[in-house]
Amino acid sequence: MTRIVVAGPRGKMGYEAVQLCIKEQDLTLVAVVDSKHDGMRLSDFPEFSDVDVPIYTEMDRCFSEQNVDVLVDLTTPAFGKKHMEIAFLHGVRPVVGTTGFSDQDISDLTRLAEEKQLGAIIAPNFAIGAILMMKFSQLAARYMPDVEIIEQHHDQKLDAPSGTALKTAQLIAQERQPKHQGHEQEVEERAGARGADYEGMRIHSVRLPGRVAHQEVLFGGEGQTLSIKHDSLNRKSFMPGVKLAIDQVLKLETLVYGLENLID
Ligand SMILES: NC(=O)C1=CN([C@@H]2O[C@H](COP(=O)(O)OP(=O)(O)OC[C@H]3O[C@@H](n4cnc5c(N)ncnc54)[C@H](O)[C@@H]3O)[C@@H](O)[C@H]2O)C=CC1
Ligand SMILES: O=C(O)C1=N[C@H](C(=O)O)C[C@H](O)C1
Repeated sequence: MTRIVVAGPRGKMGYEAVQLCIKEQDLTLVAVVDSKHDGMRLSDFPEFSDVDVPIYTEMDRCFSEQNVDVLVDLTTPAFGKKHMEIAFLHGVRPVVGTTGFSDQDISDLTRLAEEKQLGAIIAPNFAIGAILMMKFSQLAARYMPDVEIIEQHHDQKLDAPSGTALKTAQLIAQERQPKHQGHEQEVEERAGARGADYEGMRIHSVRLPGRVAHQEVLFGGEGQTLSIKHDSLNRKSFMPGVKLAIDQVLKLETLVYGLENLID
């Protein structure tokens, strides 16, 4: 039985993660960490009426008082790193879907995981289809190095570009040399018109009500184009990946950044 704490249980992803813990027979939810409601029970909220676990607002105290194997963090970019550091201090393995980590954050946390010899997973996207979209894009870039990424999300998202878009760009950059794209004398008549720059690749972020999580990777070559597209239509699409990460993190002694590293 793997003992889980979910941080961010009343959020869109956190809600699904709590349901996952109830559904899976080898997971047990022991507590949740929320931004408020310290001392209440999750079952005090109608949508969780059958989930009787304590709510903590201080992660440190939660881990001092409860026996926990894995932290599932689905909060906000401002807290992801801090929560992982607290988990490491208590010997708890973090599975983190929260986005907004910088390259420096990833290397700091990798060092910490190695010092503690604790497994940890940061997964910018838990959906298997999104992982495949990233892997296919990495392969395509070897042959078609002109590429632009268009990601679309709901308008409550805090970070841009998305964690998935940044991870995709990073994987593609492993396959191609930095390359200026577009005309050399191109002028942006409005700042941002050409999107964010990642080694010459352009990333465009759309934020609209009604969207969930979508990304298209566009490749262009002489007389041809290639589009690789993934859509998450609801947040249940992420949960098999969360379960995979929980199972795998127990076997790791280092930090893995991206679920593509855990599937063949
Ligand atoms: N890796 C993946 O596959 C996915 C990752 N995400 C990421 O997961 C995160 C959460 O996304 P959503 O659920 O859509 O956001 P949301 O805004 O619906 O939920 C975030 C929750 O975190 C809580 N929270 C904020 N600060 C906290 C703190 N210090 N301690 C505990 N809880 C805190 C908020 O009260 C809120 O309930 C975002 O960073 C998002 O980019 C979202 C979808 C998929
Ligand atoms: O905030 C979201 O919703 C999502 N965030 C992740 C990201 O930043 O890539 C994963 C998915 O796209 C949904």
